[in-house]
Amino acid sequence: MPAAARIGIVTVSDRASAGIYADEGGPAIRAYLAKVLTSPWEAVERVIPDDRARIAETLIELADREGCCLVVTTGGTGPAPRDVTPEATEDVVEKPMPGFGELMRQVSLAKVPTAILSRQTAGIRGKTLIVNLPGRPRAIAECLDAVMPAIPYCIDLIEGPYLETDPAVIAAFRPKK
Ligand SMILES: Nc1ncnc2c1ncn2[C@@H]1O[C@H](COP(=O)(O)OP(=O)(O)OP(=O)(O)O)[C@@H](O)[C@H]1O
Ligand SMILES: Nc1nc2c(c(=O)[nH]1)N[C@H]1C(S)=C(S)[C@@H](COP(=O)(O)O)O[C@H]1N2
Repeated sequence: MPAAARIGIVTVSDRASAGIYADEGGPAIRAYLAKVLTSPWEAVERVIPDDRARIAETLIELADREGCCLVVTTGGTGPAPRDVTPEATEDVVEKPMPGFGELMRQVSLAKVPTAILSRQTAGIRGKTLIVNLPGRPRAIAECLDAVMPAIPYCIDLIEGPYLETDPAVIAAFRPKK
């Protein structure tokens, strides 16, 4: 049995982190991954305010110390003054992966005209892929359905664990060698 892959789930929300409303985003990401992944994994969860330094520190902690192969964030990707998740992500990644944001905005546009307001991005820090999702809980499946097929192979390429998915839910695409 391979060691469980560790996956970071970071809710970036002033109000959820202050307990003003219950966090729905983190649990929605966890439920999504539980439905999709068939190989062993465990979640490392954080709920933090929209603070650039705090977000960057959390991403570094999950990547470097907690050993997460994937970190998914939700919230703080829009144009409001406190929305700084993409900036914090760019602060900590070595390789930006702009295709993730491009694809997620494209599929989201079929759902909401305000999809273009999300500056969501992604990137690689060491052996960790970091992916931003918008804050609205319904955006989570809308976005992950689009990028999930490419995530296991991306993690192979950064020498992370071999993630397997249920093909009836999401078929992971790995090009033939
Ligand atoms: N973690 C969450 N749980 C439940 N609902 C959320 C969450 N994050 C965002 N939302 C909902 O989606 C909307 C847009 O999310 P956004 O990230 O822009 O939050 P916001 O308006 O900046 O406020 P906050 O940072 O306090 O969540 C929020 O106004 C809220 O209704
Ligand atoms: N798939 C999807 N993408 C979406 C949305 C959504 O409901 N579904 N909401 C949009 C809206 S209204 C905003 S303001 C931006 C930024 O959201 P955030 O600041 O909560 O991250 O994401 C956009 N992207």
